[in-house]
Amino acid sequence: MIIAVDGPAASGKGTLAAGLARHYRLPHLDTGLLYRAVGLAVAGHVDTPQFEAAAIAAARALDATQLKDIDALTAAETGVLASKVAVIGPVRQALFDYQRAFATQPGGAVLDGRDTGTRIAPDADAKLFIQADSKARMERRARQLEARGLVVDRYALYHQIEERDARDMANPNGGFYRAADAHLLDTTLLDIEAALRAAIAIVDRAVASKARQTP
Ligand SMILES: Nc1ncnc2c1ncn2[C@@H]1O[C@H](COP(=O)(O)OP(=O)(O)OP(=O)(O)O)[C@@H](O)[C@H]1O
Ligand SMILES: Nc1ccn([C@@H]2O[C@H](COP(=O)(O)O)[C@@H](O)[C@H]2O)c(=O)n1
Repeated sequence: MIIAVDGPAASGKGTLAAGLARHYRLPHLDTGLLYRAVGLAVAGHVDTPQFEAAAIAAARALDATQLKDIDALTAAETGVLASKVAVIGPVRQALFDYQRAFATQPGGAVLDGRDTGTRIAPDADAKLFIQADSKARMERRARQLEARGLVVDRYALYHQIEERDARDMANPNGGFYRAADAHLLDTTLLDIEAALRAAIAIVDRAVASKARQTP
């Protein structure tokens, strides 16, 4: 079974994807980490003429050891770098094969990201699009960063999230929209447990409905 979980920044898609992976005993890939690792690798080239070529080379050379420094990868600034490399077509192409292989491994997988239901696994058995309003997303991200001992400027963080969403939505190479067959789950008013219960119910229904349609 393939489950694709899409949605904007800090909507909670990673948390839900990890919960679904535990529930269904499937491996999980946070696809944003790949873009974040490429962004980190080329941080020194931002705003230089070498940026694009360096990002393409970094995406082609990416290996699993670069996905380990979770604090650096999940920093807010790394999210901004990730969204800058994510607009480069050959970067997306270089990361596609890794994600597609993960999605189609025997036994299935859960993937979360911006384009998993639209581009990486359009054939997923269940697709969720996680939404939450911008203020709730900012507050969740702020608490996540504060839990690490960081001082957060909520006003700046709110604008950073909005800016990243805008860049992602305008990405011509993206696919950052809700797939026609994705189930919308708005978690603005749901805590993590309630959101996970709702997500499991959606997946169970999607899988049962697919089984009924399969002769
Ligand atoms: N329903 C929820 N209620 C409250 N907090 C939540 C909820 N879902 C997730 N969170 C918290 O919000 C923060 C962001 O969640 P998460 O990392 O899952 O989002 P994301 O969409 O994967 O973010 P991004 O892709 O931008 O990294 C985490 O600290 C998580 O524990
Ligand atoms: N499938 C994906 C996943 C991510 N991106 C880009 O990376 C940025 C960071 O992603 P997070 O999910 O970790 O917040 C995101 O803003 C996108 O620009 C992507 O393009 N495709």
